[in-house]
Amino acid sequence: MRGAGHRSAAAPSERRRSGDPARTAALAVLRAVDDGAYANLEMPKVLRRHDLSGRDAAFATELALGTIRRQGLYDRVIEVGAGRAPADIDPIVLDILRLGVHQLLSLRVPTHAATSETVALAREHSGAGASGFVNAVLRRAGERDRDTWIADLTRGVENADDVRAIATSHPAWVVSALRQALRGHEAAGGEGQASLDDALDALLAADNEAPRVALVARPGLADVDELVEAGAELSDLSPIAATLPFGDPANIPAVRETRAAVQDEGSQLLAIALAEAPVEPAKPVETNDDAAGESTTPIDDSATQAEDVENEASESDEQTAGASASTTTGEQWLDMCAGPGGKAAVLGSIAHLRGHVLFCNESSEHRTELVRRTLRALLDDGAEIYVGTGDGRELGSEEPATYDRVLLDAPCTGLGAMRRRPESRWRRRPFDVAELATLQVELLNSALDATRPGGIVGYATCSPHPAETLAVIGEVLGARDDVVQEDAWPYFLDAYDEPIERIGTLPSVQLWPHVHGTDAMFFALLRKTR
Ligand SMILES: C[S@@+](CC[C@H](N)C(=O)[O-])C[C@H]1O[C@@H](n2cnc3c(N)ncnc32)[C@H](O)[C@@H]1O
Repeated sequence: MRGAGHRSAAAPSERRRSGDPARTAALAVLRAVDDGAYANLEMPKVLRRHDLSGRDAAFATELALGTIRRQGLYDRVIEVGAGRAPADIDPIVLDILRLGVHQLLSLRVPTHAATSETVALAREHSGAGASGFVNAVLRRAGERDRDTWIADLTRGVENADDVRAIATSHPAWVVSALRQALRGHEAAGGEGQASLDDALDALLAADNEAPRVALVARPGLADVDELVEAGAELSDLSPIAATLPFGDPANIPAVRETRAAVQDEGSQLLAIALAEAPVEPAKPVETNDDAAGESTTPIDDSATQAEDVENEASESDEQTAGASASTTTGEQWLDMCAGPGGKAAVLGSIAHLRGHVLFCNESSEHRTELVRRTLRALLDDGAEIYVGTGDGRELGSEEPATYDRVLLDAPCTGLGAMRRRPESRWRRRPFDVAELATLQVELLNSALDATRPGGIVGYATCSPHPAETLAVIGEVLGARDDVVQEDAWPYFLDAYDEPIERIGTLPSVQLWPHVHGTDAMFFALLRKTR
């Protein structure tokens, strides 16, 4: 009879006939991402489908998301090992190889297990021929550790940022954009700060780390103590956050009931900042009886309000109209690009506590539906929130000078959220920046037109790219004489009510993954003067 020792001497391809569940799940995520899915949305679905939890789920997640993050480096290793370009390898076999290389170079999976399990996956999904090929490539890949591969692959590359791009698995244009961003927001080189090169290295490294799971306790619906009792830890950064060291957030009742949710602390901070910045009192406006006065909806109107709100929201998809449901008693807040509703939920919670009204607009029907789902607990609680679908660029002319506070969390490249959206670095193209900047300027002008004199607009992006942040603000301010930019710093306070440090160049705010542990969120505060 053969003992264990004999079995381990056998070729990996002779051991297992099919992939194990965690690796099979990780492969399913990679395949879905190849077909256009977002990894962070696909991952939980795949884990549920494969009935994975605990350590298996954590391993599958690290395998899939870590592989996607470092895919640029792994493809270079695979090219050497296979003797052909990744584009010439069957896509499913390429994904299997990427998973194998990730285990060999970045995880503490023993070489024999990484190889044999990956070969088994190849046999199951692509047949015996592919499994031999995978075995051969992984043997080459496993001959060196990651640092040695990087040294070999970058030998002769002269430009230091090209070396960084290979070593940290970022497209070269992204490395250069992040360098520009750090420089533009004065996030390096100043007194007591790291050099620009060191800051760039820290930022690129942070992009490759799995972000901590931050939860938000939506004000008035949940509080952080409830999350701590469920296993989370208090956040130092956001007064409404707790971080979850392990476990599935979906198992927390407050999360299941949408009273709490997973949300980056940076997103929480900027929604709070918009809610905290003062608006100037509105000047009395002459209205005729047919205008806002007659169609007002008192804030505390009736117990069946939530139902009414939901009905009204679904009936008025095309209008988003503030004017049609305006109120004279509270402020009117607008979230102009609300999908899927994370910041709207924080804003809506605060507005609800203070007796204000929130209007949520989103251009995509599907994402409008996500906003409604995100806001479910608030709507059930009777919050006066209206949700509709429309192009934010039209709101300024459709509803001029209507809102007291407007959040424009603009569509952007997402270059500041690459930890969370691992595939985005491979999907974005340099020309996206200019296209999005044009849209951002149009949306910001519309947001300002929709804001009443004395009211404020918070312009936010989850990209630090200067073209999407400082340049957008500069272009809009340069073309208008009815807007001023105000200092946003006083509204960025941590969980101890202390000013958050190293937040960019006055008067705007720029958060960073390597400094604050948040996405690289940008926020500028603009006031309508007349
Ligand atoms: C950065 S996301 C907003 C994230 C959201 N604030 C949250 O915290 O969940 C930008 C959103 O703007 C939407 N969008 C894109 N173009 C738009 C437009 N012209 N008008 C309104 N929304 C738009 C996108 O569909 C996307 O949902």
